[in-house]
Amino acid sequence: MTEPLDSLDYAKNLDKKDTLRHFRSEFYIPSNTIYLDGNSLGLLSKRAEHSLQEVLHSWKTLGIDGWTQGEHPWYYLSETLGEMSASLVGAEPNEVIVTGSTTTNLHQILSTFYQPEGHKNKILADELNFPSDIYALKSQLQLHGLQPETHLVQVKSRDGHTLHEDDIVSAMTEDIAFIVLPSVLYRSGQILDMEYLTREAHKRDILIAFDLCHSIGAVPHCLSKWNVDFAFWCNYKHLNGGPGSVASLYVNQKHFNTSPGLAGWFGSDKNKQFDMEHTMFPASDAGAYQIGTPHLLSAAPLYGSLSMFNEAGIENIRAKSLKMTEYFMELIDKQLHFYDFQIANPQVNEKRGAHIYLEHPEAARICKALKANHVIPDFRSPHGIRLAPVPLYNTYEEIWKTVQLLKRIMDEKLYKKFSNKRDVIA
Ligand SMILES: Cc1ncc(COP(=O)(O)O)c(C=O)c1O
Ligand SMILES: Nc1c(O)cccc1C(=O)C[C@H](N)C(=O)O
Repeated sequence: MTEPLDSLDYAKNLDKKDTLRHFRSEFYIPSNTIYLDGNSLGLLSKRAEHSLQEVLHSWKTLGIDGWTQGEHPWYYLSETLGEMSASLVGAEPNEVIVTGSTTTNLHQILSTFYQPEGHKNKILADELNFPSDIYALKSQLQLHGLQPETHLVQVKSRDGHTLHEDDIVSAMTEDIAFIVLPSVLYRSGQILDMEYLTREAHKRDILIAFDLCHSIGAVPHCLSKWNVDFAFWCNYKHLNGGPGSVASLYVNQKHFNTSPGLAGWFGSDKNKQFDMEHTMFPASDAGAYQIGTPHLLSAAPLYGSLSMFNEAGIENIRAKSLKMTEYFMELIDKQLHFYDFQIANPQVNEKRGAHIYLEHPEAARICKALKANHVIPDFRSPHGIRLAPVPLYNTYEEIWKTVQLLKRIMDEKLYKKFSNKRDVIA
């Protein structure tokens, strides 16, 4: 390419060469908008809309027989969606089940597999994880009669943005029974080395679970190969399953046949469930950790969405994502260096997740100015702007336009029209 990197033609050329570009037309993009918030809530695709309509159609035309008939028989949908997700996490098809929410799945994992014994009774986490996970960990400790102040160990960040894997390993002391960590940090987007952390945890006889909310559908995983014990994630961000979409749970097959800590009839062996006995016969795979009737209308969009991911290929998605975030950072370096922005996400490919995290003292109102000009980021306290270019529906041209807008917001001080405080939903 002969055009300078910060020219519009350069961006257009990148789009022309993009082999995933045809997927954009499958999405509903809010009109006149550059949507860079797919890491909070992904956009609706036509395929997701269609699979939701198919499930509604079964209800409309089949009533209760929709459980076993129609396009997506409801009785098996959670398992089918789990199988369709397996390649995204590198798991066996029966190790993944679509069920619950991120937070309830973490509760299920802990209720089932966190078994404090003697002095080996603490949980290890970190101080940068999303609050919901930490709330769940504290409440689980309390259910065991343990104090979060003494029994939840949170690894500290050296710089406020990232974690050192070696600090985490140093915190894997003899009294740790269970570890819960994010795969990708929700603010800085740092990827943790899940394989290394799992190996080190197992050397010390500690079970380990990862929250994949910010890596699922954006970064490939090899959970089985890495021997990860458990993982859980939401499907409403990169996987575009819709607001409140049903979440997912991975249980390594070596842990199958452990009685669910939170039991309910949908965790039953499917052939026994309708025997209506008061003794439960749990499924012999990840399905055992379901609880009640699946929220089918909140699971159905995933069917269409996952079909796109499987068609596009997670390796291709990751390659484009890396290219997009790299281009974003190059433009920021070139065009915004006067304005006190700090790129706070890791810059090397192996450590960089799927979004850019820009810090600025005026971040809250810069976000508001972006939104007023039809670019959708999100703000994370205290000073962060998250910008997520999504491979299946964003373009390089949109990245270029966003950086031009940021430059204009700073040059013309447009952010000063707004207060530097977050909105109710940031
Ligand atoms: C890392 C992480 N964990 C958990 C959650 C929330 O969990 P839930 O889907 O149960 O609301 C989020 C986002 O909402 C998240 O980013
Ligand atoms: N899904 C969200 C939404 O619909 C609105 C606002 C926020 C969210 C989020 O998921 C927040 C997210 N977990 C985060 O990474 O900060």
